[in-house]
Amino acid sequence: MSDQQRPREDSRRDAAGRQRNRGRSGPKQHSRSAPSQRARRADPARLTAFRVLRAVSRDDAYANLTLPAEIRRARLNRRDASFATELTYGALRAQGTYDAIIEASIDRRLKDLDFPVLDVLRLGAHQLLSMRVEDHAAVSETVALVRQEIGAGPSGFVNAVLRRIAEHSWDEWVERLLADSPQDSAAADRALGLQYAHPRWVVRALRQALRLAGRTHAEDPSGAQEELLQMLASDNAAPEVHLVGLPGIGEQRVEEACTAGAQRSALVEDAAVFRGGDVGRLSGVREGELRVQDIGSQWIARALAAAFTPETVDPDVAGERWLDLCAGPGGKAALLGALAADHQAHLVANEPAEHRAELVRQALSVLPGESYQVRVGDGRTIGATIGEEPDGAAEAGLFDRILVDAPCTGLGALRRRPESRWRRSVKDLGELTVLQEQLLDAAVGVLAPGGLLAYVTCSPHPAETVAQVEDVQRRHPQLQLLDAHEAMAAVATAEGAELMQPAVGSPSTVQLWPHVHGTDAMFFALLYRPHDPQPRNNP
Ligand SMILES: C[S@@+](CC[C@H](N)C(=O)[O-])C[C@H]1O[C@@H](n2cnc3c(N)ncnc32)[C@H](O)[C@@H]1O
Repeated sequence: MSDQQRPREDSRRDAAGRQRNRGRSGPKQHSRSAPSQRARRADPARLTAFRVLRAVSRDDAYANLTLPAEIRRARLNRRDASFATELTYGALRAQGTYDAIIEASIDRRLKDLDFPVLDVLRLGAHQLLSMRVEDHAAVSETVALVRQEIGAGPSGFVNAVLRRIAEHSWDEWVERLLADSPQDSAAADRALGLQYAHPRWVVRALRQALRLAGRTHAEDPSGAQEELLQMLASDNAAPEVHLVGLPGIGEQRVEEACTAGAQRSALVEDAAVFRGGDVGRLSGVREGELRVQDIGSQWIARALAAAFTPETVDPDVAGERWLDLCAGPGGKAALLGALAADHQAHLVANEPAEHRAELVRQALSVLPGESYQVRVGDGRTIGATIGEEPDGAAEAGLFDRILVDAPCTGLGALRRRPESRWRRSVKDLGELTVLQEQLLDAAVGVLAPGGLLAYVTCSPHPAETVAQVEDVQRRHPQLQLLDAHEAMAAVATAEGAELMQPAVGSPSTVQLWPHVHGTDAMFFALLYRPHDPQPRNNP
């Protein structure tokens, strides 16, 4: 990875990435243990990273959920926590490239390694190739970790492999790996995949998505390549933390956050960007009136709530029934629900998984109880059951505004979930696109005449985005595709609306990009169901 992408080493760690002045209580700063014993004790930050990697590969855990718990368990200070975070996230993000490097450094197949040994090698490789940790420290500290956590047996092997890895830089390794791979039609994607640590199918999908969104043009191959490189690099950078003050409840908490170091967002109203570390220290966040939410999600929820239909003469949404079909864990539902409550509309938030429905309930708990309902059920069968449910708001069984924030590959949020790019496969894509199709059909089935349907994914993959929209229009020819850029621009600030200008040749759907909008790569399409034509009276 490039120097710019490397983390700044923390000042209380020496150039070896080893904690300085640990145990400040004594007058001298020397450890009382002998060097050999010291070397056997694992550094707590590295141990924390190792525990997270183990949970990810052994239990399919999510690093972004496991890491904070492990940091608390190890009682790491802020600097050690940031070292552990960079080590964990970096090793997971670049896992595919590190695995290729490790495999080229051993005399057996990667799959023949024990998982704990492989995880520790990934951590060592990241320190050696992408962090400002001196080689000898990266090796000795990683070997100490092996001794403590795995046993003395593999420590010699790990030591030897890490020394081999240390013989070359990241760029040199990539060059060596590419020299050994076939020069076929996939060579360009393979090269980018190794250099930017993305699976090849994801590189291919992003290239195609950028082109379909009108961001790159066949006649400008160097511009297209540059745009793709920026997109790939943005997946390897930590996202900014965006905040929103829930409408009617928490707008004033944005100002409060700004006095605590946040900066008001230039892109959307009642929102802020927070670069001050732990958002949990903001009282508005603790009390649920201020939410952490990507600007892209904010734009989308606000755009659906405020969108005009071609037949709208009165933009008043009072009395409307809204549905969030795939609501868990409730991020967009909270903003939609607050907007609904603020404008006397009603929201049904549907989620099939009970534990995620519980998160939706928590997310909505600051809203007036009569303004929403949380429903546990499969969105695909909502049409068959909703009309029979003993609920006033949904009694007609039809909704005026529906959000289908569909389950997807999540390829637009790779920067948030470091391990996810290596977990997903083209096979998942096949299953997810069928589910997306069924959810869209179910949503169309409960869309009131004159109603609006927002189809959203946190993925730019064309099969999950533009292809789904084309297909649903083919299956339901009465649907009209509205200009989603216009709907988004209407709820953005002037600066945000400027960013929303559709690229030349792009469709009426919106594709957001981290390297352009600073948001996740979310997709947003707005569909409209016209009123049924009045039956003609026979003369
Ligand atoms: C992309 S997430 C939604 C994120 C949510 N809108 C938010 O902003 O927090 C997709 C959700 O769809 C749910 N889901 C999966 N299968 C579903 C189905 N058959 N019907 C409805 N929702 C489903 C998942 O459990 C997941 O919570």
